[in-house]
Amino acid sequence: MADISSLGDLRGKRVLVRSDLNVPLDGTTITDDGRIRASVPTITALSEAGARVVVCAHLGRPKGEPEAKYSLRPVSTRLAELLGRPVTFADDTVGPSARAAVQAMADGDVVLLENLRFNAGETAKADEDRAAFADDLASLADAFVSDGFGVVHRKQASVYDVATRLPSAMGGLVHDEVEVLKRLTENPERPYVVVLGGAKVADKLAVIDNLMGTADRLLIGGGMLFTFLAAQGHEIGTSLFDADSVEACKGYLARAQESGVEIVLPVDIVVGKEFSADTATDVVDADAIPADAMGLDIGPRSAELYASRLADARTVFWNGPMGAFEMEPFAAGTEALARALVAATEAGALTVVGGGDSAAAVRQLGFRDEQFGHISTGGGASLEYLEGKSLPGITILSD
Ligand SMILES: Nc1ncnc2c1ncn2[C@@H]1O[C@H](COP(=O)(O)OP(=O)(O)OP(=O)(O)O)[C@@H](O)[C@H]1O
Ligand SMILES: O=C(O)[C@H](O)COP(=O)(O)O
Repeated sequence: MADISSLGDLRGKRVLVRSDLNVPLDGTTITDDGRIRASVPTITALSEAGARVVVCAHLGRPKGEPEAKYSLRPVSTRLAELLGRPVTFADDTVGPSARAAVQAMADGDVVLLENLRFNAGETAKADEDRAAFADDLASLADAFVSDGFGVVHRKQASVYDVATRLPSAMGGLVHDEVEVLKRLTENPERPYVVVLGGAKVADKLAVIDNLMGTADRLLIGGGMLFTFLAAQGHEIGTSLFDADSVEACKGYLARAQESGVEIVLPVDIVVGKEFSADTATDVVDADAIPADAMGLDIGPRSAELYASRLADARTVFWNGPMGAFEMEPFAAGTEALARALVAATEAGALTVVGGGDSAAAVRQLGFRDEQFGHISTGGGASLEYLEGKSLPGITILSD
């Protein structure tokens, strides 16, 4: 697949780079800058080659119009610090501010555009509804570099459509991520264990179907576990839950039994009255969640069970925290899981942690990147890659 060198001499060329700068924020404070760090090498390489680097990215899931809490401005400040050079922040994505900023660029300069998702055209489902925004974005540049691995599974204007409008290349981050994930899809050493958690419940439940064809064991935690408990007929109180996926979960449980894939669910749950660090907590059996309680972490017996199911693994992929780890009372399950993964790595297994929040979780809990085989910047993207799905942001580069 074409890398940056395929774009020829970049001096004076305006290059639009799609990065994934979707970092966790506490107000305007970045709580984990891993994705920004991962984006630095490609931006630096382009800038050093004399390109005028126009970086575009999203933050969170705003609904097609500006929302102050999703502004990329704090990211711009951190990006400049990490690059060691100024970054001009445009207050809009393709409007007057963006145009003026790009117009004023000298060779090697870096501009960051405001959140792509402040424009409805970025995420519109129908191709024709993304076209005008894609045209506007493409008009800011002479070439396009796709470097946001975390979004390559999205058929969105900045990921997919711009590549049909400009000479395009794959950035080093996307290339490197794919090389690691290939090792998980091409004949992984067994047992191959996939651990799933997190909050994007509907997105992630959908991947289980395909993972059952490749993984030997699936350990389920985080927000998605409650849809499984509901499928087993248990009370789940006010826990996160995807009603539309209950039937699918029943099907997964039945299929797992037939096919010999092990689906491991928690045996105990840490519950709170509400989604808050100060709420009163309790540990209850997984089939005895009170109707007025919310499940916010896997319990200590479950953490032990999951560690035991990871002990003999030769390949592990983990996406999604086991609980609401940002709040101290609900971090123990994720911490125990991370410890089990470190042990598996030390025992020689290939371990990959995927996802913005999962990576943030392990770092926030004091683990170092080197303690795992690989920390991927993509959550949903890496899962869809493992499922064997074709990823729009990658296939469009080879067309
Ligand atoms: N039981 C739970 N109830 C509510 N939220 C939960 C629960 N368990 C985990 N979470 C939340 O899940 C979030 C992370 O989920 P997400 O699916 O976004 O992970 P990710 O795949 O690592 O990230 P990304 O999709 O950004 O790459 C965390 O903010 C955490 O608080
Ligand atoms: O956080 C992620 O996984 C990526 O940045 C993609 O975000 P999305 O799931 O909102 O498209």
